[in-house]
Amino acid sequence: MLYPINIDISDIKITVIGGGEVAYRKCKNFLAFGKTVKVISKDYINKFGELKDKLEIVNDEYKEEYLKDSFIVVAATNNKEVNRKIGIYCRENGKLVNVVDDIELSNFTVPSYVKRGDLLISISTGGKSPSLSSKIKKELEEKYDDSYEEYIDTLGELRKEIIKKYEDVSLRRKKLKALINLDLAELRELKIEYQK
Ligand SMILES: C[C@@]1(CC(=O)O)c2cc3[nH]c(cc4nc(cc5[nH]c(cc(n2)[C@H]1CCC(=O)O)[C@@](C)(CC(=O)O)[C@@H]5CCC(=O)O)C(CC(=O)O)=C4CCC(=O)O)c(CCC(=O)O)c3CC(=O)O
Ligand SMILES: NC(=O)C1=CN([C@@H]2O[C@H](COP(=O)(O)OP(=O)(O)OC[C@H]3O[C@@H](n4cnc5c(N)ncnc54)[C@H](O)[C@@H]3O)[C@@H](O)[C@H]2O)C=CC1
Repeated sequence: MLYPINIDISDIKITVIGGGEVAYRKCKNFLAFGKTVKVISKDYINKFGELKDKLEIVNDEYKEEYLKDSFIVVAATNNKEVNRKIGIYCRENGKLVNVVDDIELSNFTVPSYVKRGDLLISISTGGKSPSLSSKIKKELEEKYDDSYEEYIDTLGELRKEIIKKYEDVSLRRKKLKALINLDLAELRELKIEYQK
């Protein structure tokens, strides 16, 4: 069973092993969250060229020493034995590891997600169907479109104003709960009211 958790990775060292399609997807994912990573592989698919200035690329095969200072590790080679060695080493050394061909050995997996500013919806099937995760993501992307970025920011700003203004906790909760029944235009108006 997998426990959902949102991690601040800004101070965490991350290493991805492998230079194929899957390693590329995992690297792009970290970059999308503003995080550079170290990548270890002897061969890289051409697409890595686009990312070469953003990543720390090591041209070598996997060696344990490359993981010493990393807390998050992704084992994404096409060699099951190598992936397994990485998984075991990380688990024995208190690291978070995603072994892309072995969910049992992984102590975390990467969910599919929809991100609209600070709204983050993650989808996981416990490894039973990554394709279904991807399909659900596409459905949610339509329902929660780009306008949600401003919607969430405005909710956040109004929440702060309400907490500042109302000391009575039950009234405060009522006001906070009522916010989500307003659309973006109504929230914008309310924000102006509070700023007066
Ligand atoms: C357990 C997990 C571990 C992990 O990697 O974290 C895992 C494992 C495996 N995936 C495999 C195959 C595919 N994976 C994808 C796609 C994604 N896979 C992702 C996550 C996960 N994949 C984790 C569980 C997630 C969950 O619980 O749902 C996503 C969500 C996130 C990401 O990787 O970035 C991303 C969608 C991104 C998006 O669209 O948002 C596609 C479809 C495609 O490429 O379009 C296929 C081919 C079709 C199919 O098989 O369904 C195989 C078989 C390899 C083989 O054939 O041998 C294994 C190994 C195994 O099953 O053992
Ligand atoms: N989790 C997921 O979402 C998915 C997982 N998979 C699994 O992921 C594995 C990798 O898939 P692809 O990236 O498509 O494979 P690929 O064949 O495109 O790339 C494999 C990469 O691993 C590197 N590699 C091999 N041995 C190495 C070593 N000792 N040290 C460092 N790097 C090494 C190779 O140089 C190559 O760059 C597959 O075997 C498959 O089982 C496949 C699809 C999706």
